[in-house]
Amino acid sequence: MVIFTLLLRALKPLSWLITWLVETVLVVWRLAKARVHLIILGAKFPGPPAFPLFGNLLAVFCGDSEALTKYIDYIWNKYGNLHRSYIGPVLVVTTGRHQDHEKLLASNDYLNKGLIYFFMKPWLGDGLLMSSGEKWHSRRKMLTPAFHFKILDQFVPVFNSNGEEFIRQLRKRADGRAFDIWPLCKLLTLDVICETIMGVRVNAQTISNSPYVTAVNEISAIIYNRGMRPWEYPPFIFRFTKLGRRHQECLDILHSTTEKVIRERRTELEKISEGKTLDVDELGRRRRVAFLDLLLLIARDGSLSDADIREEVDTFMFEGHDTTAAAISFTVFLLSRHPAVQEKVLEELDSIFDTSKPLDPTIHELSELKYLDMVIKESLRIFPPVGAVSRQITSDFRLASSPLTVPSGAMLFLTFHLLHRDPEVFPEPNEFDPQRFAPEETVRRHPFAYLPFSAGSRNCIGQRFAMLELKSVLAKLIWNFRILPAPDFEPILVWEIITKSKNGIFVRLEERSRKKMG
Ligand code: HEM
Repeated sequence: MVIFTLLLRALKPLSWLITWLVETVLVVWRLAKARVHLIILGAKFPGPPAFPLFGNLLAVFCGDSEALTKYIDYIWNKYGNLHRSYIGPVLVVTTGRHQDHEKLLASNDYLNKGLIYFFMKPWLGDGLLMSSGEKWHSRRKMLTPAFHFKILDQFVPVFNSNGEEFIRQLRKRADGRAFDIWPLCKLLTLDVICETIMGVRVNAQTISNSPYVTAVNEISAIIYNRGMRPWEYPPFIFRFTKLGRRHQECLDILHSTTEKVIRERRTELEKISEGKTLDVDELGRRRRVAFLDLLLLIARDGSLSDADIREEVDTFMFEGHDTTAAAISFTVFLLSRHPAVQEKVLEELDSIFDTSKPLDPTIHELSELKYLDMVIKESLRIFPPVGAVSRQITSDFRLASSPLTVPSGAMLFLTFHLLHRDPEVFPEPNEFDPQRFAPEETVRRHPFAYLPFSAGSRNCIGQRFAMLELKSVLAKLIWNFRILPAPDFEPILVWEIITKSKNGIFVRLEERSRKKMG
């Protein structure tokens, strides 16, 4: 018996070793099997040759955003609107076909964002854009009422008043000479988003050296540049690089500002007596409710911590200003080339508004601007500010447009840019023609053929907000100015976090003589 016990004791470490070895072999076997599965299925897609480990990184990442965009264009032209590439070892399948967009976006099984969003995490945390699973689901449910008609109605005066400042800024440049309107659009949309989301006026259009404004503008560029430098991907390396240090400085400014605003807003809210609603004149100076107020109200029952509130505020700040700035500036560019479309918008404005008064539209009047709506939609088709979205494929996904399957572990890119330029759906896709969005044309099209705000349960929560802001600003612009093309200007499109023009958006403005106000 003693000998038997001793033998058992002697064998125990050995049995652990054997168990450990078997488990390791099993894990490696499963990983290898998944990898082989991924490579075999990936190889069925057309795409450029890829190097082991680096994939197509060398071609994609060794240049600036223009070089990256040219490479993407090259792949699209050569391999069509369904192809594959490799970012390092990660298989990326890209589709621009509406059948695939529909199948993926209509499904609730593929809601997790692609790895590419990882670089935004330090700023946005696990806010609505980045989160997944139950957290995303409950937040989305919680935040949807913040974009209810009654709340948007209160935001319209914010769009209008900041739009007026925009017109004042533009008036200084309306001397017939070409200028870049993009930076002005960015400052305008930053003013709008700070006031609607945080309830704070930063006056970015008039005070251009605010540290917060500078940090917001800089961090998107830093996030993008990091994406172009694979050696700076690991956080423990990135923090010691020049870019990483500036990233940290921006984060400190952004997070501390949001935290300060949250504290101040909470103190104001605490002053409001119990049982009273926020849309009455209870906030002292401010009558308008901000998105943050709604979060603070929700937080009263303990369902949101301060950190949760901060990540949502930061997310909405990020999502809600560069996108709208791109949309405004590209629409202005297209209008500069299409004087007849401008005149048609002006006719519509004249038919609704009193031409002797400054333009100060209500939410109802904005919804009456049907032709302007078509113009904006056509602009978002040609230049979708979010050119693509990506999803992490967690179980094999059989495409709808072809018999091919995107394997588990791959990243699937749905490219709205390709989708919107499908000549079978949009004949002469590069031509600007707002008539494509006449109601009778829209009903004839596949519902997933046009998706500037994405679709399905992870679509843009700020879509109606964005359309109202765009309408308010563009209506004011056309009401006040004739937009003329800048000689010899052609935008150089680049796919950064949003779709941008590398060389800005140059136009000329001429003040309309019949109106001098608003
Ligand atoms: C023209 C302007 C805009 C465009 C083209 C646009 C487009 C999009 C797209 C395509 C998505 C899906 C992203 C993805 O799946 O990864 C999205 C998501 C989102 N957008 Fe927008 N957006 C715009 C304006 C806004 C505004 C003004 C706000 C807020 C005020 C906003 C807030 C968000 C948020 C929070 C999400 C994440 C939703 C979720 O995952 O549940 N967006 N947007």
